[in-house]
Amino acid sequence: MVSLTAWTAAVLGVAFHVAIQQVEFELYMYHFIFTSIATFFGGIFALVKIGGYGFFGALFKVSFFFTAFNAALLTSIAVYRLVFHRCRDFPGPFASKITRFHATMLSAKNVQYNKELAKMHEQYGDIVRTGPREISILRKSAVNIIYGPTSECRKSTWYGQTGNDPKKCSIHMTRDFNAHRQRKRAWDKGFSIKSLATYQPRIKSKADILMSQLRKNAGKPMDMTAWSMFFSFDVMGEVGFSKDFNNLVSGTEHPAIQGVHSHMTMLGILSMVPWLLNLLSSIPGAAAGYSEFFGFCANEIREKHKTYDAEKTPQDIVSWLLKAVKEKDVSASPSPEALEDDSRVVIIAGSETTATTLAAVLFFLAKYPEKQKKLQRLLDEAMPGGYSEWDYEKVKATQYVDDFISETLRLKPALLDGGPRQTPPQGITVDEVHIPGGVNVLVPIGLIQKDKRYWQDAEEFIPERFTEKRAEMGTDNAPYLPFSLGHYACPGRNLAWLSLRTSLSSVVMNFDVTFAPGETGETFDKEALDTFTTTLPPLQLQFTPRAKNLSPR
Ligand code: HEM
Repeated sequence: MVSLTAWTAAVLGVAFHVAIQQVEFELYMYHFIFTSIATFFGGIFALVKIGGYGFFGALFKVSFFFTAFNAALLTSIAVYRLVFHRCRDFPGPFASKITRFHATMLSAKNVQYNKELAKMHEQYGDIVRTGPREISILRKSAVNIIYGPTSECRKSTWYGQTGNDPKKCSIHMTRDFNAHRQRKRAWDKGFSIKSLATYQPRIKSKADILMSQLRKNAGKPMDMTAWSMFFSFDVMGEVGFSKDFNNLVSGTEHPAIQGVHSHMTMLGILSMVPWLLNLLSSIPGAAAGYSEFFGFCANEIREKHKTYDAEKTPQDIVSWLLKAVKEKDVSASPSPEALEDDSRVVIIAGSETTATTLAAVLFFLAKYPEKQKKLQRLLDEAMPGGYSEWDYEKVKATQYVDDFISETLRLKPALLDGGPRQTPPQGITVDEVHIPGGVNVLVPIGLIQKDKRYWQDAEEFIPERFTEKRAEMGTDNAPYLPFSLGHYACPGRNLAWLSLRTSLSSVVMNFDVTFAPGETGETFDKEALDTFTTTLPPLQLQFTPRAKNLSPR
């Protein structure tokens, strides 16, 4: 009797696996687990009420059935992934071929999955199977095929992590190609040349507050990882919501943002298995750490609804998104939930990335004093009257400012791995290798941008490679995608450039930047955490005012 039950359960387990093979099961994991629990207890209830079993007898029988079912299901999955799967011929760690939890485990070690990825590429080559249907490709030729403007690859299952309903998620998590294209138009208005022109003086005034704080603390060590964050969050509060987060003035993090930061590590680890994050966030209370941030954004949207004036040109990104909603434009966020999620993306995507890049820029200033001097000289030449003559157009025309930022984004991209894409049904071919359809592929940004095969003196900080030495160092042919590329490329990149040019030029026109006593920059350089966006260790720097450039007090 027992063996009949076991065999029935096992056959059902295997049959279930065969039945779901053509389905993107991640999307239904929540339903599957919920149905399993309901069936488990329903089974006990039925055996007691109808089958005449005692409670413990029924519990034993149902548990036995479930164990056999799940053991067969998992064995069938493992065998299939190892022996029959379309990715079976790609090399990679054994455990990765069976389960994506292996990536979670690697990430959980030190939260430096980027380093684990580097080790895997060293061991297995350019094309590595990093999950049952995940493949990481370290080849320049893959960049355009996966991310280029004509790529047929689409957002992968990774983007299902905040929910399955495309009408309720942000643009970043929108996987449907056409829906994404439509929504992008509302975003692009918030980043148009006209909009950027209205943001420029407001960003400068945030840079001025930062300058006053640096001047106030001149000669004392300052944690510039934190201050870069304060600056970037204040900028995004201003241009994202027309709201003052007041981080720069208070010198502390806005409480709504604290919650987000304290959960970044967990997010980085769990997002290796996207359905897991989706599942956990569905549990009431599990996202409590974010409640302040979610509440803040929801509240801001409510306020914006109340004060909306159809006659006025929007003054911030969220107002542009709201305008599309009010005008029932096809580009509008498709539901109130989607608009709220979009507003959260404005803050997270806009602030974390710019902050880590600014901190990295400051690190390179301190590490390479001769490059800092060159930057100061060129800016002094462009604006001989000093900081009081600061002019964005002149900063923009000082090419070395851009080169310095570009080189920083090469060596320390804000997204170390970048976003995975799903191959089209017919698959893709990278050089001689065919990668089947429905596979999640990725070119790790941090690794390809330091790959010696494409970059001369790949580990060296040489801003000149972007202009003076461009031809000599072969920069045109090297893979470079800190903002990603193509259809899903960062829509905020011009805003990021605006913030970075403004802050970098302001700092070097006013101060000489050095490491604080005891700071070598080693930890900052080596111990960044890979939490999708990067989480940086503290960086203690010291700022010495330059004689001729006085910042506002
Ligand atoms: C140095 C600064 C920045 C860097 C390095 C950066 C990088 C990136 C990258 C690599 C992506 C693609 C992510 C993916 O494939 O999943 C992305 C997407 C995005 N970024 Fe940025 N970003 C920066 C600043 C900004 C700013 C200031 C904003 C303004 C709100 C912004 C808004 C977004 C949005 C909304 C997306 C999602 C786009 C989509 O899925 O269509 N980013 N960014």
